[in-house]
Amino acid sequence: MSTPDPNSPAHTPLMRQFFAAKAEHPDILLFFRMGDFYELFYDDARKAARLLDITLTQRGASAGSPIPMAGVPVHAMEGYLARLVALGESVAICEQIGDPAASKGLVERKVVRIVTPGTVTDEALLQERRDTLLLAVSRGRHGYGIAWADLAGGRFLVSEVATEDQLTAELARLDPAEILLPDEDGWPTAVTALPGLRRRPPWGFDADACRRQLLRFFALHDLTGFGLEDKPLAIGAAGALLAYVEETQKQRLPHLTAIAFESADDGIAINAATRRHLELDSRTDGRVEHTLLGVLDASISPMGGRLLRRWLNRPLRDRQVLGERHHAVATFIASAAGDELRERFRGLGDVERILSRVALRSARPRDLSTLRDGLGMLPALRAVLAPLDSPRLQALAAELGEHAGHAALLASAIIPQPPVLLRDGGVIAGGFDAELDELRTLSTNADQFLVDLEAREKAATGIATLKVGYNRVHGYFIEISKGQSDRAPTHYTRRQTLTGAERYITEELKAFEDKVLSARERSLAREKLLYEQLLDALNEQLESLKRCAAALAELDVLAAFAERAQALDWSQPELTDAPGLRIERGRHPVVEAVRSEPFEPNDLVLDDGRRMLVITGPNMGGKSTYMRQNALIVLLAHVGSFVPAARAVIGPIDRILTRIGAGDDLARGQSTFMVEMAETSYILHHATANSLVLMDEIGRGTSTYDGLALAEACARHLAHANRAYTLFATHYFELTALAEPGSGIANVHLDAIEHGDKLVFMHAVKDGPANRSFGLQVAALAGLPRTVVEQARRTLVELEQRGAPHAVAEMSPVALESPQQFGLFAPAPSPALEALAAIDPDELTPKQALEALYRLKLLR
Ligand SMILES: Nc1ncnc2c1ncn2[C@@H]1O[C@H](COP(=O)(O)OP(=O)(O)OP(=O)(O)O)[C@@H](O)[C@H]1O
Repeated sequence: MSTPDPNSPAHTPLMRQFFAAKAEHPDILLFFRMGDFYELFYDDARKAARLLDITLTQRGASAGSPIPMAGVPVHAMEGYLARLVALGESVAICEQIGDPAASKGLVERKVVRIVTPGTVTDEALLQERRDTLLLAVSRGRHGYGIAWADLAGGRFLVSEVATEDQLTAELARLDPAEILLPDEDGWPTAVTALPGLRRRPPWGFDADACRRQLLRFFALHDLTGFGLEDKPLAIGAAGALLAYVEETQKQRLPHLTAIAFESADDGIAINAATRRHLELDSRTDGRVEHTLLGVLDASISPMGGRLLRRWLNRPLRDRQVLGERHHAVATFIASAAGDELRERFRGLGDVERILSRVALRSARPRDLSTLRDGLGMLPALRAVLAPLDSPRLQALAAELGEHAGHAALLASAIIPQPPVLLRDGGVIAGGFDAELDELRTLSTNADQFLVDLEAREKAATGIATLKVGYNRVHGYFIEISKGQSDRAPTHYTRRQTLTGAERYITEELKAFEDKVLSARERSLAREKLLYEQLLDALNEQLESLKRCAAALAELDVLAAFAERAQALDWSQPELTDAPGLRIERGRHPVVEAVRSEPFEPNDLVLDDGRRMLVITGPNMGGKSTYMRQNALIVLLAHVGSFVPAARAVIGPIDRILTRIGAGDDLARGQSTFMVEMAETSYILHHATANSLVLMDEIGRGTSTYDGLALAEACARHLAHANRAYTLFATHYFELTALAEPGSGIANVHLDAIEHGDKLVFMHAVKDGPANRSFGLQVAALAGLPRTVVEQARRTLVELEQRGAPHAVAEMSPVALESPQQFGLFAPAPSPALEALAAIDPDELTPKQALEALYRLKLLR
């Protein structure tokens, strides 16, 4: 059943109205308000029924065919929106604009806002401890422009990168909820496969038009203030992003006050694969527990949590900034001020996002009471910080600012615990506004006023039967029986004559009536006005309030670092200009946290004369753990955190690059070996003498000899061409021969000892190569059937007797130096190889080639 022709005049007026709204938003779901429901029709209804598991029904017929329909109740809309947005869907909300009771015929309807995954700002639609980002990418001859905005946090940033790899690295780092791309061909699948992708007209990314757009939005004459004048790609991305935000939000966005340019060179480069391998904030299987973030994030406020995640994903290279962070953490530890701040932060709330809602004028009463409590905390926070001898902490104390005026304003304006919604009033405190107080008094004290008035008038006129009453049509009146009516004072004006009585009104009563009848509505309207004025007052100082929120978040993170350092026995790293890495008694932060037994600490020394460690040892020995712990220690130091080591002295590092198996990209249609080689190739092309490289068992994805040959060649390239600091774990013992004096390569190994049937892993990294592999013992430990292990043992003995593959000791260093000597690794001539040598591929048809392949397999 397809959607009928929307232009058909045969549609009902309601459906014509629906089609008109739908025509403006053809690609997204339309929530069409009908009384207490948002209804979806036709394809939207089918899609929503599937995504939300709601019933698909029919609503009569239009243009001769039934209308598929699904609906969600208005009061439950947020939950449904949250689910749709999490699935990457956008929704246009079409509201009833006119008053259904007052309008004749069809109520007017209009799309009032568009909810998209990357632009949501409602608390209910956001994740507390992670940014929700909208991102746009522009493309030019010299690279890409990237712009991203966090509307809920009021941040807007741009950068430019030269290559596709850098682009994918940035996308992996920022992990946006929604991505805007020019609707053109030629985008790599690494980009087009991402969720939340939205194609936009290519002209929307035009640098000149976008520049004008930015100037208009920020009311500027040029973009030099933002450092963007010579960055057309960044301008194109930022302009396209802004146009989309304006189009969907349909309101002013005063909280986007500036664009910050983020230079890729300021951070330690971490490509997408490395980010995955190191499991910084999510694991390869998508779970978030047992990640570095899981161990590190002890921040209290949601904004602290978000900042910490941002920092962790972008380790910096600026040693001045990092040194100040380390010093601040050390100061917190030494003074216990960190703990005191953390205690106070428990009542802090999400000031950053509240301020965005203040700017967007969607802040709710409880946002304002939370903000009030947060601002009220500032003097105490500053007092805690005042005596501390740390440049960063002093700078943050200054950034917090005073905000005494706003704190006092909110304290006097908002009741201690306001209701969730402003709608029913009761938010503004008594004593804040005389007019509101009077209105409230009027509506609550109306009865008493009437009793008092009646008594007064009785006394004044001496008419005992006089009474004050109210009637819907005529309003308030003073009633006097017919017999007494000639005694009515002259200032009584007759309002109504009944059979036995006369009804009057006085000026006082009329004034009272005017006030009372509308007192409730007017008191509500007054509250709304006062509330708007409060928002105005806060918005006047939005910039400094935002700086205050940012300072609170950073204090929270630094105090969290101090807490972690103390709780986990981490130490302050030293970042130096002298090249090299020296880590004493380093530990893996996540493995240590997960293990119940003690973790064995290990040292690492890399310097100019010792650039590569070839790491050998049994499976399960701890090779991967050792390599990763060193990368994580380096990374933590560049985030500003202390590190899990007794001492860490770290020279300049520009990149961390890893090639670690598992979690391969089968989903993207690449074989394990292809992925391994692609990642290795990236590393060989990008590693510099300041890069830290982890290579875990390179070559294991292919046949032994190919693998060994490749591993050897890669190791040699890394050591001699890249000259990177490299940790190279391998099961190819042949590679231990690389560690010749003067080669810059050293051997280290991990060990295990056999205790009867048991294997005990020592986990200690020692100098020199390992002497055996324990592969079969580990397999037996893993529960491989005994018969299989026995068979393997027999085969092993056979292989060892045949002498293949050659033992390391047999390889001369000369042989290793010259690639053409690689035949040394070759096995004894085999019938298959001989047959292969006899084949001339150019002479074969595809069918013959296939047959030859089958024959070769038989000869193997
Ligand atoms: N230094 C250590 N102290 C204590 N336990 C450790 C240590 N290093 C590793 N382990 C434990 O040993 C397990 C295996 O470590 P890891 O995966 O690093 O071994 P591996 O040598 O890389 O193994 P494979 O060659 O099979 O990949 C870890 O999960 C951890 O529990």
